[in-house]
Amino acid sequence: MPVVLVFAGLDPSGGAGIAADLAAIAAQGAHALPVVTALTVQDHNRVYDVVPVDSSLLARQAQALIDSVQIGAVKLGIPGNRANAEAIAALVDQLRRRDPALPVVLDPVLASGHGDALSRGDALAALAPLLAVATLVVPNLREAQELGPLACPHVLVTGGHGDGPEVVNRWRGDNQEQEWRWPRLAGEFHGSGCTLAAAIAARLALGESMADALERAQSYTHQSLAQSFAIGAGQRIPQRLPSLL
Ligand SMILES: Cc1ncc(CO)c(N)n1
Repeated sequence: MPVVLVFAGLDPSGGAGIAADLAAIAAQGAHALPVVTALTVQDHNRVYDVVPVDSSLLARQAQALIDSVQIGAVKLGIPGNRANAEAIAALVDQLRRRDPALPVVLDPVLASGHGDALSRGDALAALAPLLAVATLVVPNLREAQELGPLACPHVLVTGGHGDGPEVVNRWRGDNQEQEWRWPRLAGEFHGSGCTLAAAIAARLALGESMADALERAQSYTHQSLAQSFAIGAGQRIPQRLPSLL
Protein backbone atom coordinates (compact mmCIF):
# COMPACT_ATOMS: atom_id res chain seq x y z
CA MET A 1 0.00 0.00 0.00
CA PRO A 2 1.48 3.42 -0.94
CA VAL A 3 1.96 5.54 2.17
CA VAL A 4 1.88 9.34 2.66
CA LEU A 5 3.43 10.86 5.78
CA VAL A 6 1.28 13.88 6.66
CA PHE A 7 2.20 16.82 8.89
CA ALA A 8 -0.86 19.02 9.42
CA GLY A 9 -3.06 20.64 12.02
CA LEU A 10 -6.29 19.32 13.51
CA ASP A 11 -9.40 21.22 12.41
CA PRO A 12 -12.26 19.99 14.63
CA SER A 13 -14.82 20.98 11.96
CA GLY A 14 -13.48 18.05 9.94
CA GLY A 15 -13.31 20.28 6.89
CA ALA A 16 -9.62 21.16 6.59
CA GLY A 17 -6.26 20.08 7.95
CA ILE A 18 -5.48 16.51 8.89
CA ALA A 19 -9.08 15.23 8.64
CA ALA A 20 -9.28 16.50 5.06
CA ASP A 21 -5.90 14.97 4.24
CA LEU A 22 -6.87 11.55 5.61
CA ALA A 23 -10.02 11.37 3.50
CA ALA A 24 -8.40 12.74 0.32
CA ILE A 25 -5.43 10.36 0.59
CA ALA A 26 -7.64 7.33 1.28
CA ALA A 27 -9.81 8.27 -1.72
CA GLN A 28 -6.77 8.01 -4.04
CA GLY A 29 -6.03 4.49 -2.77
CA ALA A 30 -3.15 5.37 -0.46
CA HIS A 31 -2.66 5.23 3.30
CA ALA A 32 -2.01 8.34 5.42
CA LEU A 33 0.24 8.55 8.49
CA PRO A 34 -1.27 11.59 10.24
CA VAL A 35 1.19 13.45 12.46
CA VAL A 36 -0.56 16.38 14.14
CA THR A 37 1.47 19.61 14.25
CA ALA A 38 -1.08 21.80 16.03
CA LEU A 39 -4.52 21.77 17.58
CA THR A 40 -6.78 24.56 16.37
CA VAL A 41 -9.96 26.16 17.64
CA GLN A 42 -12.10 26.74 14.57
CA ASP A 43 -15.38 26.03 12.86
CA HIS A 44 -15.95 25.72 9.11
CA ASN A 45 -15.68 29.53 8.70
CA ARG A 46 -13.31 31.11 11.20
CA VAL A 47 -10.13 30.23 13.12
CA TYR A 48 -10.01 31.32 16.79
CA ASP A 49 -6.75 29.82 18.05
CA VAL A 50 -3.77 27.68 17.08
CA VAL A 51 -1.85 25.68 19.70
CA PRO A 52 1.29 24.03 18.28
CA VAL A 53 2.23 20.55 19.48
CA ASP A 54 5.56 20.32 21.29
CA SER A 55 8.24 19.97 18.58
CA SER A 56 10.05 17.08 20.28
CA LEU A 57 6.78 15.11 20.57
CA LEU A 58 6.09 15.82 16.90
CA ALA A 59 9.56 14.56 15.97
CA ARG A 60 9.15 11.39 18.08
CA GLN A 61 5.78 10.63 16.48
CA ALA A 62 7.26 10.87 12.99
CA GLN A 63 10.48 9.07 13.91
CA ALA A 64 8.63 5.94 15.08
CA LEU A 65 6.99 5.76 11.64
CA ILE A 66 10.12 6.63 9.66
CA ASP A 67 11.90 3.76 11.41
CA SER A 68 9.33 1.13 10.45
CA VAL A 69 7.25 2.21 7.43
CA GLN A 70 8.10 2.59 3.74
CA ILE A 71 7.06 6.18 3.01
CA GLY A 72 6.21 7.09 -0.61
CA ALA A 73 5.45 10.81 -0.27
CA VAL A 74 5.14 13.57 2.33
CA LYS A 75 2.36 16.17 2.60
CA LEU A 76 3.01 19.33 4.59
CA GLY A 77 0.15 21.45 5.94
CA ILE A 78 0.45 24.05 8.70
CA PRO A 79 3.50 23.53 10.98
CA GLY A 80 1.99 25.64 13.78
CA ASN A 81 5.21 27.55 14.44
CA ARG A 82 8.80 27.92 13.33
CA ALA A 83 10.20 25.31 15.77
CA ASN A 84 7.87 22.66 14.35
CA ALA A 85 8.79 23.64 10.78
CA GLU A 86 12.48 23.17 11.62
CA ALA A 87 11.78 19.76 13.19
CA ILE A 88 9.76 18.70 10.12
CA ALA A 89 12.49 19.86 7.72
CA ALA A 90 15.06 17.79 9.64
CA LEU A 91 12.80 14.71 9.39
CA VAL A 92 12.39 15.24 5.65
CA ASP A 93 16.17 15.59 5.25
CA GLN A 94 16.53 12.24 7.01
CA LEU A 95 13.97 10.58 4.70
CA ARG A 96 15.77 12.07 1.67
CA ARG A 97 19.02 10.39 2.64
CA ARG A 98 17.12 7.09 2.34
CA ASP A 99 15.16 8.09 -0.80
CA PRO A 100 16.58 11.10 -2.70
CA ALA A 101 13.54 11.15 -5.04
CA LEU A 102 10.96 11.37 -2.22
CA PRO A 103 8.12 13.71 -3.29
CA VAL A 104 7.27 16.40 -0.71
CA VAL A 105 4.14 18.47 -1.33
CA LEU A 106 3.70 21.74 0.62
CA ASP A 107 0.42 23.62 1.03
CA PRO A 108 1.95 27.00 2.06
CA VAL A 109 -0.91 28.21 4.27
CA LEU A 110 -0.31 31.81 5.36
CA ALA A 111 -3.81 32.38 6.78
CA SER A 112 -7.34 31.02 6.52
CA GLY A 113 -9.64 32.11 3.69
CA HIS A 114 -10.96 34.82 6.01
CA GLY A 115 -7.44 35.96 6.88
CA ASP A 116 -7.34 34.36 10.34
CA ALA A 117 -3.90 33.32 11.63
CA LEU A 118 -2.98 29.63 11.37
CA SER A 119 0.48 30.01 12.89
CA ARG A 120 1.91 31.10 16.24
CA GLY A 121 4.36 33.89 15.43
CA ASP A 122 5.37 34.96 11.93
CA ALA A 123 3.66 32.63 9.43
CA LEU A 124 6.12 33.50 6.65
CA ALA A 125 9.12 32.72 8.87
CA ALA A 126 7.52 29.42 9.87
CA LEU A 127 7.18 28.41 6.21
CA ALA A 128 10.82 29.01 5.25
CA PRO A 129 12.24 25.65 6.46
CA LEU A 130 9.40 23.81 4.67
CA LEU A 131 9.86 25.72 1.39
CA ALA A 132 13.50 24.61 1.46
CA VAL A 133 12.59 20.88 1.45
CA ALA A 134 9.45 20.86 -0.77
CA THR A 135 9.51 19.39 -4.27
CA LEU A 136 6.09 20.88 -5.07
CA VAL A 137 4.48 23.96 -3.53
CA VAL A 138 0.76 24.62 -4.07
CA PRO A 139 0.01 28.28 -3.21
CA ASN A 140 -3.22 30.08 -4.00
CA LEU A 141 -2.93 33.44 -5.81
CA ARG A 142 -2.66 35.42 -2.58
CA GLU A 143 -0.01 33.11 -1.10
CA ALA A 144 1.95 33.15 -4.38
CA GLN A 145 2.03 36.94 -4.23
CA GLU A 146 3.13 37.05 -0.59
CA LEU A 147 5.76 34.32 -1.00
CA GLY A 148 7.30 35.95 -4.08
CA PRO A 149 9.53 33.94 -6.45
CA LEU A 150 9.77 30.31 -5.32
CA ALA A 151 12.91 28.22 -5.84
CA CYS A 152 11.08 24.86 -5.52
CA PRO A 153 11.36 22.39 -8.45
CA HIS A 154 7.58 22.53 -9.03
CA VAL A 155 4.98 25.19 -8.29
CA LEU A 156 1.23 24.91 -8.89
CA VAL A 157 -0.53 28.25 -8.36
CA THR A 158 -4.25 27.76 -7.83
CA GLY A 159 -6.76 30.35 -8.97
CA GLY A 160 -9.69 29.49 -6.71
CA HIS A 161 -9.50 32.87 -4.99
CA GLY A 162 -9.51 34.78 -8.27
CA ASP A 163 -12.63 35.82 -10.13
CA GLY A 164 -14.01 35.13 -13.57
CA PRO A 165 -15.99 32.15 -14.82
CA GLU A 166 -13.01 29.79 -14.72
CA VAL A 167 -10.50 28.76 -12.07
CA VAL A 168 -7.08 28.82 -13.75
CA ASN A 169 -4.35 26.70 -12.13
CA ARG A 170 -0.79 27.16 -13.42
CA TRP A 171 2.02 24.66 -13.08
CA ARG A 172 5.69 25.53 -13.60
CA GLY A 173 7.95 22.46 -13.45
CA ASP A 174 11.61 21.70 -14.15
CA ASN A 175 11.22 22.11 -17.89
CA GLN A 176 7.46 21.96 -18.32
CA GLU A 177 4.57 24.37 -17.93
CA GLN A 178 0.88 23.66 -18.06
CA GLU A 179 -2.36 25.43 -17.32
CA TRP A 180 -5.70 23.89 -16.34
CA ARG A 181 -9.08 25.61 -16.45
CA TRP A 182 -12.03 24.44 -14.35
CA PRO A 183 -15.53 25.90 -14.31
CA ARG A 184 -15.79 28.13 -11.22
CA LEU A 185 -18.29 26.67 -8.74
CA ALA A 186 -20.66 28.86 -6.76
CA GLY A 187 -20.01 29.16 -3.03
CA GLU A 188 -16.99 29.12 -0.76
CA PHE A 189 -15.29 25.98 0.45
CA HIS A 190 -13.42 24.99 3.59
CA GLY A 191 -10.40 22.74 3.00
CA SER A 192 -10.11 22.80 -0.78
CA GLY A 193 -6.37 23.55 -0.68
CA CYS A 194 -5.75 20.70 1.79
CA THR A 195 -7.76 18.35 -0.41
CA LEU A 196 -5.77 19.20 -3.53
CA ALA A 197 -2.31 19.02 -1.95
CA ALA A 198 -3.10 15.74 -0.16
CA ALA A 199 -4.53 14.15 -3.31
CA ILE A 200 -1.41 15.17 -5.29
CA ALA A 201 0.89 13.68 -2.62
CA ALA A 202 -1.10 10.42 -2.65
CA ARG A 203 -0.91 10.18 -6.44
CA LEU A 204 2.85 10.79 -6.38
CA ALA A 205 3.12 8.02 -3.74
CA LEU A 206 1.19 5.80 -6.18
CA GLY A 207 4.03 6.38 -8.65
CA GLU A 208 2.26 8.72 -11.06
CA SER A 209 4.23 11.34 -12.99
CA MET A 210 3.94 14.93 -11.75
CA ALA A 211 1.76 15.88 -14.75
CA ASP A 212 -0.63 12.95 -14.20
CA ALA A 213 -0.78 13.49 -10.43
CA LEU A 214 -1.59 17.19 -10.87
CA GLU A 215 -4.26 16.51 -13.48
CA ARG A 216 -6.01 13.72 -11.55
CA ALA A 217 -5.82 15.44 -8.17
CA GLN A 218 -7.36 18.60 -9.66
CA SER A 219 -10.14 16.56 -11.25
CA TYR A 220 -10.80 14.82 -7.91
CA THR A 221 -10.82 18.15 -6.05
CA HIS A 222 -13.17 19.73 -8.58
CA GLN A 223 -15.59 16.81 -8.16
CA SER A 224 -15.28 17.01 -4.36
CA LEU A 225 -16.22 20.69 -4.47
CA ALA A 226 -19.04 20.09 -6.95
CA GLN A 227 -20.52 17.51 -4.53
CA SER A 228 -19.76 19.56 -1.39
CA PHE A 229 -22.21 19.75 1.51
CA ALA A 230 -23.20 22.25 4.20
CA ILE A 231 -22.85 21.66 7.96
CA GLY A 232 -24.05 25.18 8.83
CA ALA A 233 -24.19 28.62 7.24
CA GLY A 234 -21.18 29.77 5.24
CA GLN A 235 -18.41 27.66 3.75
CA ARG A 236 -19.19 24.23 2.39
CA ILE A 237 -17.26 21.02 3.07
CA PRO A 238 -15.84 19.11 0.06
CA GLN A 239 -17.25 15.59 -0.40
CA ARG A 240 -14.02 13.62 -0.37
CA LEU A 241 -15.39 10.07 -0.16
CA PRO A 242 -15.24 8.43 -3.59
CA SER A 243 -18.30 6.24 -2.97
CA LEU A 244 -20.37 9.41 -2.53
CA LEU A 245 -18.87 11.35 -5.46
C1 LIG B 1 -5.64 22.88 10.55
C2 LIG B 1 -5.89 23.68 9.34
N1 LIG B 1 -5.04 23.58 8.31
C3 LIG B 1 -5.25 24.30 7.18
C4 LIG B 1 -6.34 25.15 7.08
C5 LIG B 1 -6.55 25.96 5.83
O1 LIG B 1 -7.72 25.66 5.22
C6 LIG B 1 -7.22 25.21 8.18
N2 LIG B 1 -8.32 26.01 8.16
N3 LIG B 1 -6.97 24.47 9.28
